[in-house]
Amino acid sequence: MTRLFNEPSAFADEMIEGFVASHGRWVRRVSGGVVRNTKSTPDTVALVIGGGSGHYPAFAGLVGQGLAHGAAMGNLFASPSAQQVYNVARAAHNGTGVLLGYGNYAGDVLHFTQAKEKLRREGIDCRSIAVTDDVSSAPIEEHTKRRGIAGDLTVFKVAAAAAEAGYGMDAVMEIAERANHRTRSFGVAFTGCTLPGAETPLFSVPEGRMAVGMGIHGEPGIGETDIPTADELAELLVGKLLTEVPDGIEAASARLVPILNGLGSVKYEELFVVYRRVAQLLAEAGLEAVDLQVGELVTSFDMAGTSLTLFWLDDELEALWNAPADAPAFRRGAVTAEALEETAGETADVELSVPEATAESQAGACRVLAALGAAKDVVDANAAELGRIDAIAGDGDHGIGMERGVRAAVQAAADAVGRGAGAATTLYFAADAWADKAGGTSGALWGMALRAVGDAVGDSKAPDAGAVAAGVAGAAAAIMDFGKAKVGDKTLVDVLVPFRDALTAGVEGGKSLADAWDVAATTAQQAAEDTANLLPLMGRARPHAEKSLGTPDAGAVSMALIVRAIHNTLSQNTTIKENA
Ligand SMILES: Nc1ncnc2c1ncn2[C@@H]1O[C@H](COP(=O)(O)OP(=O)(O)O)[C@@H](O)[C@H]1O
Ligand SMILES: O=C(COP(=O)(O)O)[C@@H](O)CO
Repeated sequence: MTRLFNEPSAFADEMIEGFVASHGRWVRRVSGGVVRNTKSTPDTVALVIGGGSGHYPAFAGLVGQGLAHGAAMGNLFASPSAQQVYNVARAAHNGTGVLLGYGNYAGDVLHFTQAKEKLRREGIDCRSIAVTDDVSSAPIEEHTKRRGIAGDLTVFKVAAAAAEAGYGMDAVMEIAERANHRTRSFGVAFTGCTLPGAETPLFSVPEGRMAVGMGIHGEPGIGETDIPTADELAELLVGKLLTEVPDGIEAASARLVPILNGLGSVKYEELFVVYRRVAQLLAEAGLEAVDLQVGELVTSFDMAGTSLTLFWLDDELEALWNAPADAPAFRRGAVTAEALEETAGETADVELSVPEATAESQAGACRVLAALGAAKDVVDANAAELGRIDAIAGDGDHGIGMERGVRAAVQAAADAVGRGAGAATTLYFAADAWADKAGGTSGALWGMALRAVGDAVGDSKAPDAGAVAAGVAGAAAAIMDFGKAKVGDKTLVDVLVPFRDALTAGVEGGKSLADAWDVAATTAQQAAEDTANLLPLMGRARPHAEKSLGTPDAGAVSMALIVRAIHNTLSQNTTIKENA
């Protein structure tokens, strides 16, 4: 239970404020997260890490000399937006490129990739590493689908040390990839975590039982057993990880860093009891534990759980792991850091410009605003239910994320309309605001969708049925190209594609936009319901496929609700006054 909070939706922002206030020796706040408040060695690669909040000390607690240069900090359990990552990377850039490091979650991948592309377009050498240490989240043959948990630390630590030692970007990248390949984790949990303001935990484990194969977002485990003794738990964790020795390692004589991580409410002394047996087992296997870590390194709010990570060393990785570092939550050796005097490089939010538009397109912009207003109302009314559906096999944040996104989109669109924007510009404002404020997978995808519709309708003509249908087709193409989901993967694509097809067919058959949309919205509704019969193949829900059978996909449901709500605005005569 998280007991201490004010307004739940303000929790992440207020947490960041308090963290910066209490750790000013190491970090300062920038738009999107934090960067070092100390002078970095000039002309070294900057490591920018990040992810959702709720995992302290990941990620901001790892910012400091010898470790990360900055951290992009998303909302609770939701990836930071591409804009946040971009802003932090710009502020952290130290002259020779930026390596972005994050756990392999759909939202993180989408947003960090978008930020990477934007930085590259600006001439910054930007690369990325998605950590994939959790052995329970996919079989070894599909290791690129695995998620990142406590192994984030080893990958970030050695990459940062390589950067500090003056390695070039290619060499830092190679170190990060090697460390990721040599890091494996496995976790368990006894109780779920409860997000601020929520009345029930994201999941529950029956009294006396233990969920096996836990992630760090309260995702349900992949198995369940009776709670073992501390020694038996150590045997389970070590036994599992010793079946997963990375290729190319002679396990009988290897050196490794073991990390016994507490996920929130399993405290240090319990962990020491477990570690006692972990140490014995590693020694019995002929392994040499080097610089072990027992403590809270990547958490999941108040979840009662623990994970074991084994980081299999070679000489170079060992030297980098042992290099000095001084971050709020990870210190070793002696580090001399000079305080930063100037704040050059910080990216302030800039006001977007509004290009000229025709009166027809301005009228279209009012329709866009009305449509977004209807989307906001329907999301607000269904947020709790969307969260409930998402919690069944995901992380329960879909309702909150959609609310944050659509509210920001309406505000940005109202601002654009008030400044005389055309339909495309209004959609662009809304797209950026949605992606930025929602974060998460759906934030990135909805931002893309609105932008594609904007591209099709332009700022010079009234958005007609053909342009809108082309925009929806563009949105589907962009989302599938970027997110790689296909029809049948149990995502919002399962609604978007039949919606697109029905809308296009209606418009090409001579129907008005409102009539064609009406039919397409009904198709979308049915398609969303039909996702209940599918097994998820993408996103957070994938490792819990069977749990999601019988429940529709949260993103598919919200999309169907929104397109139905928009229909009601299509035949109305809308003015700015009514909707702003
Ligand atoms: N690769 C993908 N392509 C399209 N949609 C996706 C993809 N991955 C996930 N989704 C959609 O995103 C929805 C979850 O959105 P959100 O709650 O923001 O996710 P998360 O918290 O997992 O980042 C899912 O229900 C699904 O419809
Ligand atoms: O949840 C996180 C990001 O992943 P999403 O896919 O946006 O849910 C985050 O907590 C880990 O970085």
